[in-house]
Amino acid sequence: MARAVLPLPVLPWPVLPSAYGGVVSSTSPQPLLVVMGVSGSGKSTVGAALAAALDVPFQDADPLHPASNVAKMAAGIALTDDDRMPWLALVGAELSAAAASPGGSGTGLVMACSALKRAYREAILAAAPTARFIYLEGSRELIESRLENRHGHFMPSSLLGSQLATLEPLESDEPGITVELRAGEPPVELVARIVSGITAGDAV
Ligand SMILES: Nc1ncnc2c1ncn2[C@@H]1O[C@H](COP(=O)(O)OP(=O)(O)OP(=O)(O)O)[C@@H](O)[C@H]1O
Ligand SMILES: O=C(O)[C@H](O)[C@@H](O)[C@H](O)[C@H](O)CO
Repeated sequence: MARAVLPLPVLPWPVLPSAYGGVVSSTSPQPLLVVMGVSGSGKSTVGAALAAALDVPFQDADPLHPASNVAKMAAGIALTDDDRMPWLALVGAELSAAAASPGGSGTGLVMACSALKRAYREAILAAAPTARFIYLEGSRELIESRLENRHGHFMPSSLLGSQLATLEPLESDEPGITVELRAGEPPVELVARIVSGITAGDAV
């Protein structure tokens, strides 16, 4: 599988790792990151922890879905491009509003958003050109086991197959990094790897 390698200049803000949990971004612009991957890859869990580590706001893209999309997914029906595009426009608008670029508030943002296809990521980048992707890549077995142990979420594990079929992994010419999920690795350690991957500008 292609692994995306982030060229050093792409994430311009210097991140100074101190004690874990105290990663500080020393200068603007603030990071604008999209944690992406299939359902169950850990976007919400890891995204929230990453945002805390980088001291920027976190937003989950799920509440931006219209009720009709949530109803479809809850019924075990996969979304189509037409279902996702208006939602991706909202995701892009939120990122744009948090960007340091003209018109943005400059707060930075970590957004958890599946962004399964390259065209979806391009739609996000059209709205927020400085956004960068953190792709959580894991085996079907690992993600399936996490979904089966997750309770109280509208997304059924039965949709994992269509999520994987739809997924176009982040490619090397896209802005961001690929992070391999490891069974048994606590989120805090995964976040530390992501921070060091961002700093090193490499796949982790
Ligand atoms: N590193 C980890 N180790 C163990 N469990 C994890 C890890 N990361 C996430 N999980 C668990 O895996 C499940 C899926 O994680 P999460 O809900 O964050 O995924 P998601 O990609 O946001 O899914 P969705 O797109 O369906 O909302 C959750 O039960 C979460 O607690
Ligand atoms: O693109 C999609 O199919 C959706 O974004 C899904 O990924 C869900 O939103 C998510 O899995 C539920 O949390």
